[in-house]
Amino acid sequence: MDTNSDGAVLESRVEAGAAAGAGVTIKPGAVIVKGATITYPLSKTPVLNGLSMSVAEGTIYGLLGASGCGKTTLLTCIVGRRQLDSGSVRVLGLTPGAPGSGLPGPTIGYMPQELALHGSFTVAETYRYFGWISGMSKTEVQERTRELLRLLDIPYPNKLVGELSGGQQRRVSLGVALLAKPPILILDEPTVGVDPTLRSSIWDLLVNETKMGRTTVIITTHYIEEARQSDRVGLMRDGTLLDEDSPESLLTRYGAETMEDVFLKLSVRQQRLRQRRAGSHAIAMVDTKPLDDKDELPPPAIETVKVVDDPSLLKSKVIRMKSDYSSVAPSVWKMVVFTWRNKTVIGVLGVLPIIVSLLFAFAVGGEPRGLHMAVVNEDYAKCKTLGPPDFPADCDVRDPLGLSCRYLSRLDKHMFILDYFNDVESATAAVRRGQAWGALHFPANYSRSVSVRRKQGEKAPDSDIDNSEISVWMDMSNQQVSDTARAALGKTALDYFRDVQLGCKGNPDFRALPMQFNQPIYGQYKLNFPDFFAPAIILSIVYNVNVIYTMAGFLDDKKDGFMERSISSGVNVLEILGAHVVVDTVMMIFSTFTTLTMICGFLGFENQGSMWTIILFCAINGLCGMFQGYFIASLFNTDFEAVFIAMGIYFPTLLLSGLMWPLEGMHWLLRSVSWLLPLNLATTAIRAVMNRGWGLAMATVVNGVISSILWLLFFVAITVITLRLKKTMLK
Ligand SMILES: Nc1ncnc2c1ncn2[C@@H]1O[C@H](COP(=O)(O)OP(=O)(O)OP(=O)(O)O)[C@@H](O)[C@H]1O
Repeated sequence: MDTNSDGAVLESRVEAGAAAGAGVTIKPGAVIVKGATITYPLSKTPVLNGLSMSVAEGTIYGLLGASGCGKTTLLTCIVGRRQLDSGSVRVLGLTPGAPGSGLPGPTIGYMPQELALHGSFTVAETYRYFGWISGMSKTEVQERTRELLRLLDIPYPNKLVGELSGGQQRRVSLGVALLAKPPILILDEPTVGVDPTLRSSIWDLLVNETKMGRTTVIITTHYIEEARQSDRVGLMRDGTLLDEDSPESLLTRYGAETMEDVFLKLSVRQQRLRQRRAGSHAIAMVDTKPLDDKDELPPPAIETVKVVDDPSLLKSKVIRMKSDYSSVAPSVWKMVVFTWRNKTVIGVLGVLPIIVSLLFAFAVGGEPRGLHMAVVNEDYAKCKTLGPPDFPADCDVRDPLGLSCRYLSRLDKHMFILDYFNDVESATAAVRRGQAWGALHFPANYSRSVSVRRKQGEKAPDSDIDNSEISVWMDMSNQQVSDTARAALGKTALDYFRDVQLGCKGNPDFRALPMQFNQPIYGQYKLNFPDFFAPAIILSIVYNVNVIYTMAGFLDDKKDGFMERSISSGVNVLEILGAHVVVDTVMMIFSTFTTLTMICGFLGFENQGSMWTIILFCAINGLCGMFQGYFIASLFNTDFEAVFIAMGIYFPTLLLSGLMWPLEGMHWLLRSVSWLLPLNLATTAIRAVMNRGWGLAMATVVNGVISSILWLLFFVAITVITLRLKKTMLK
């Protein structure tokens, strides 16, 4: 007996009617729901509140109710996509989801409310895919497709679903439900948005399907009157079934002319009963047409059909998947078709690494060029026109002239543009106005003072020591530019001094800087930011391109309930994930190959290590990126949420993984935790491979491999756990 009071009244009436009635036909229930209760998380009231219903085999059951009363929720429980909090559902005698129930799977043909088709499949491909995952052979699918196209009046088997009209798309969707000739059809508003002629032909089709007693249909509809063609109608409100009976009997018992009236009367009665129980005198929301009979029950149903929960009487059989049947092959085929149809995406995937590599090579890390320097040369006025004069034959007899000019001529012509000024004030003013990055001043008698300093060393008078210095005022507002310029000016000073020593036959190794920098152990002294950055760029491209690609692909598969429908048709969510991994791995290899060819081949960035070690890092981190994408897509349903989360992960990873700036320059607190990030140890390791030529014998490289593998395992685990927990990623 139903525990819900509204429902209890109804059940007792059915039993009474059945007991009283002679000539009652006993029919086995194909779908039996008892006391179904379900409350969504965060919701205070149950969506299904002890609902019971029974659907006789070989009949059409019209489930009617206002929007939001819980019809779809009930249907998802019947198809095995959602579990009840309490109560039971039995389909052909078995609980959905139980082993051997064929649910989710081919026992039920389910047409969800949303389209749940993929726009980049043709109609024929759509049927091929759903037929294949239902275990149909290719020939069976072809024959059935021909039949359905005729029945549903779909003239374009080779047109993309996305290019069909709304009504045509809904017919294709109905065809998917009918495809494998399931014993049970569950159709959630199949006639919505369909014109009256077509609506009537859909009903004709359903009546025909059930006529032979081989198919049972549960259908929801907003067009209450069309449900008169059902064998039995269930009227639902606020998660309970108000009444269920044949349409004729309902109309007679409630003295109504239309099904709408019946529904209205039942709604008013339910509302009043509740108010009476709560002692409230508030006006009922639906109380537009008061009942004449003071809420008395209508006469009991004269049952001509009694639905019994006895599976042994059923003619229909559960359709079970063969135990060795796997949906990986159709899922992979589907992914290949999706990917192939999305040629723009393939193009972007191929071109993106090339564009990023080229931009990186030509836009990042190059030496700044064309830096204006304001020069005041009081030492040698002819410098600008004549260039530096030759050294005298003997510097002990005659001092060399125009040493300032010798210094200026050694400055890198690409890096510096020299603008001459008459005095220091106007030169520094040019720096202040942003017209030059620095000002250089050579005092009068500069060359002579340099000679005095050379010859007399520490005995040189203070005035000559002061006069032998080049004064520099820099704009240090841009660290990269200013530091590079400063380093270039300093290095030129050292080289120039050596040049003066040579010209005057002095000791060229007499240096201003008492320090000897030997041949570097790794790398080169020439400032080379791109070589520092290149390994990080490779990992970053391989990782992030795959995050975005797989995330978008998985979300696309989930779009409009397509993945949900695949799962309802019997595909395991892990088989879907497996198919994505297979196809996306090919794309990952493609993008990795392009990236490495560009950076290490075409653009010729330094690689001292083994290419195989680099490929190993790219493969593990590419897979890691792929699974991060699947994880985000399995958590969220909309592109909007997923893109924001992906961005939220991308920026901290970029800043904290040592991709852009050495970890040694990071705040100690961040540095102590940043090694936990996915790309951190991997970046350090691949940098050691490329810039130092280290291999797997070195701890830094091994740590990078271990960290990448652990991150990969972590993302695989949380993706699988999320998919299993969410199971079907219901909305
Ligand atoms: N995933 C969910 N989480 C929380 N509440 C939900 C969820 N899905 C549905 N609901 C709520 O449960 C109630 C019943 O929804 P359901 O989709 O079953 O109604 P319905 O009768 O099919 O409506 P319609 O005819 O408009 O499709 C609604 O109030 C809805 O907001």
